[in-house]
Amino acid sequence: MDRTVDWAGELDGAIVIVDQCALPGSYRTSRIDTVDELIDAIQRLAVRGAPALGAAGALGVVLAARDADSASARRQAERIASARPTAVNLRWGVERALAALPHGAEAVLAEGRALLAEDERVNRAASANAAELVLRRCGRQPLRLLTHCNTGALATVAWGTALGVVWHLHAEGLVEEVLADETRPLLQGARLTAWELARAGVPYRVLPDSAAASAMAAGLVDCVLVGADRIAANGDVANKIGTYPLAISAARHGIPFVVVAPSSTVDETLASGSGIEIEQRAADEVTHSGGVRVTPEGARAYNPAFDVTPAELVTAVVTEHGVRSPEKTVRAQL
Ligand SMILES: CSC[C@H]1O[C@H](OP(=O)(O)O)[C@H](O)[C@@H]1O
Repeated sequence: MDRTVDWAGELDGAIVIVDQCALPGSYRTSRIDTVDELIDAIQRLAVRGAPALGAAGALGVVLAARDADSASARRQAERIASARPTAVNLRWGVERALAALPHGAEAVLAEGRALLAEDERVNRAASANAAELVLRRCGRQPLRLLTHCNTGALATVAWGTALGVVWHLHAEGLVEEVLADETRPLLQGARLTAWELARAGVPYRVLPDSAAASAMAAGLVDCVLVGADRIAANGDVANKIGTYPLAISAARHGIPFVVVAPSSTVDETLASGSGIEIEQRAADEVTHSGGVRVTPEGARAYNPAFDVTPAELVTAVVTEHGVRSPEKTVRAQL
């Protein structure tokens, strides 16, 4: 079964994305030629996922640098970097490409292409490191893994982070089942993770986010695997809303809670998670489902896109360099 899918690529300096709003119903690519089109795609989550945002940010600078003077390109680049505040990778990708701007548009394009090329290697390594840790920490095989949101090839340039662990373990026949949180309100798990798992031939079930704790209590979960959007220096983790309660439940049930991310997701400038800006999204993502109103007219909503899991609830943060700060990860000793 085909496992990885390119979220995007670069074609003659334009960006080609798989429109993730259309999945799983249709696999549709769209070409992005302007900064405004890219910002719209990022804010609609047509392109999404921290590492994918890093790549999109870098390629966005390619668009900004074409036919523009340096000052204009920098202003456009800042608009891209500010399109979504929580995932550190977006600004990291923009700044990495901007560093090449003094050397001209071709140099910016080369930097964007280099970032794309690195992404798969880095995420394959991070997820391989995490797979080793999961096998060490979980006494049972084959494994039953619980995931949240989408952290597969769609959320990166290729391969994936937490879902990349599933690809490694499935290839060895070590996955009994994946329980994929649907991940309300935008259903990245039900729509995108399920789509990737089906393509890869991995046995899975989708579950309501609110059923995850009961699945752990019923002994159906050996390990929780999640991605990250920003990891603070002390190991606090910002990730899709609903991650924090998963960590609480995992700690309650003595289940490993493993965060998988490239090192570009670590923000060493931030002492702790209290400083992470949490994106607040539109009420209609909660008051409507599939375009149909599910609340009374005039209902208001609280719709943070992310939450912060304190480091003491995290078994391990694993990057391409290995387990990050094992000495600081309290649960690593559990
Ligand atoms: C490896 S993707 C990291 C992260 O990004 C997702 O957020 P979104 O769908 O809003 O872009 C989710 O938090 C994933 O865990």
